[in-house]
Amino acid sequence: MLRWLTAGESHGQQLTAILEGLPAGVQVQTSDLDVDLARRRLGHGRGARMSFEQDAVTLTGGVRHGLTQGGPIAVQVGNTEWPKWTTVMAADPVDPEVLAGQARNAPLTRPRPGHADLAGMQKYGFDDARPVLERASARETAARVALGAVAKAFLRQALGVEVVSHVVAIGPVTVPDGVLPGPQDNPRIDEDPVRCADPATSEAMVAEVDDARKNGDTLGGVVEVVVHGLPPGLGSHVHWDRRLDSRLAAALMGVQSVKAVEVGDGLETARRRGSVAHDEIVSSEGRLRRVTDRAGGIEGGMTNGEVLRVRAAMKPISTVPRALATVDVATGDAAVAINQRSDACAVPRGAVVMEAMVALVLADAALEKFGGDSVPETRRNVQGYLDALPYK
Ligand SMILES: Cc1cc2nc3c(=O)[nH]c(=O)nc-3n(C[C@H](O)[C@H](O)[C@H](O)COP(=O)(O)O)c2cc1C
Ligand SMILES: C=C(O[C@@H]1CC(C(=O)O)=C[C@@H](OP(=O)(O)O)[C@H]1O)C(=O)O
Repeated sequence: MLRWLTAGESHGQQLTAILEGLPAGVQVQTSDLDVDLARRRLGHGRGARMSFEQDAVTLTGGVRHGLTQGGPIAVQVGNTEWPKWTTVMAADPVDPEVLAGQARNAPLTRPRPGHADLAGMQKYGFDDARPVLERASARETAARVALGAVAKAFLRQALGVEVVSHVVAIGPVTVPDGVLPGPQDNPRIDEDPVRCADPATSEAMVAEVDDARKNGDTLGGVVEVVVHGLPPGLGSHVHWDRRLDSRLAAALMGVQSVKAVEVGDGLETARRRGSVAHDEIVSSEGRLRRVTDRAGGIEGGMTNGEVLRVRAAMKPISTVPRALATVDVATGDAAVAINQRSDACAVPRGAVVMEAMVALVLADAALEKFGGDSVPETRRNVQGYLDALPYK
C-alpha cells in the first residue's frame, strides 16, 4: 500500500511531504521534482506570486545516490516567501506587542465566498481567516506535485506507463472532441501558455483569460489527464473502495477548487444510447482491442488496457478582484470580501497537480496488483502477469 501525507502552510517555512510504500531502485533525483514543480508554476492567468516564488525542493529521506531505498521518501519544498512571514507564521509564541506591529497580522474578517474562510472559521472557532486560508491554499499542491514526480518515475520504470495532461476548457472555451495527447506530448503542451494541445483553441483561451482579468474577474475550467501504457486489471470490481474510478475521483476531488470529475466521456455518456455509449471489442492481429475509448480505459472499476482518460473541473478562483459581497464577521456589517493578489485562472497549473494525483493513485494500484520490493521485482511480476493473461 502506498501512503502519502503533506504538511505546511502557504506562507510557512516549508511544505513537507512523505511517500511511504515505494519499492527500492526507482531512479529519481531532485531535478526530476524540479521539472514538475516548474511546470506547476507556469500558465497564463497565474498570479504575481507564481512569477517570483521559486520552489526550493530537497529530498531529505528515502533516496540515496539517485535511487529510492525502499523506505519512506521525504521531501521539503521551501517557501521563498517565508522571510517576509517569519513573525506572523512563527511556530512558537510571539510577543503580542511585536505581532500587533505587523500589518500582515491584521485579522482577516471579511471571508471570501467560495474560499474556505468562513466555514473554516466557524468549524475551528477562529476570529481570523488567516489560519484557514494558510492551509486551504493550493500552495500545498507543490508538495503533492513533488511526490507525484516520484510516482511517475516509478510508473515509467516499472510498468512503462506515461502520465500526461492537457487543458480542455477554460470558462466557456472548449477544445474540439478527439484531441488526445500522446505519451511524449507533455513538453509540447507545456510550451503552450494555457497547456492546451489544440493551438487554435489555445488562442481563444488566452483571450478569455485576458478578458476576465481586464474585467476584474476570474475563471475556472476543465483539465484531462491521459495515461498511456497501463495493463488491464488495476483496481477491482469487487468492492466500492477498490474501484479505480472511485479512487481517482476521490483523489482529484481532493484538489482545491475541483467540483466535478469525469471518467472517459463521463456526463456525455449519460446522454447517449447504449448502442453508441460503449467500446465494442474486436480481435485484431491476435489481440483483443476496443474500437473506441469512450469508457476512458476503465470498466468495472478496473483498467481495461486502453488509454486512461479522466477529467477534473475546477471552479473559478474565488478571490475575485471585483470583490464579492460578504459580511465583516468582526462587526456584522455588510462588506466586500478580502481581495489580495491571486491567480486569475489556475487551470493550466491545476493540470500538473491532477497529473500528480493520478500518478499517485495508479502507483498505489500497481503496487497492490504487482507488489515488489525492488523495481526489477515489480517489473518481473508485471511481465509474468502479462505473459499469463488468458485473453490478450
Ligand atoms: C493550482 C491552484 C491554484 C489556486 N490558486 C488560487 C488563488 O490564487 N486564489 C484563490 O482564491 N484560490 C486559488 N485556488 C483555489 C482555492 O485554493 C480553493 O478554491 C479553496 O481552497 C477552497 O476550496 P474549494 O474550492 O475546493 O471549495 C487554486 C487552486 C489550485 C488547484
Ligand atoms: C502559492 C500558491 O498558490 C496560491 C494559492 C492560493 C489559494 O488560495 O489557493 C492563493 C495564492 O496565494 P497568495 O495569496 O499568497 O498569492 C496563490 O498564489 C502556489 O500554488 O504555490
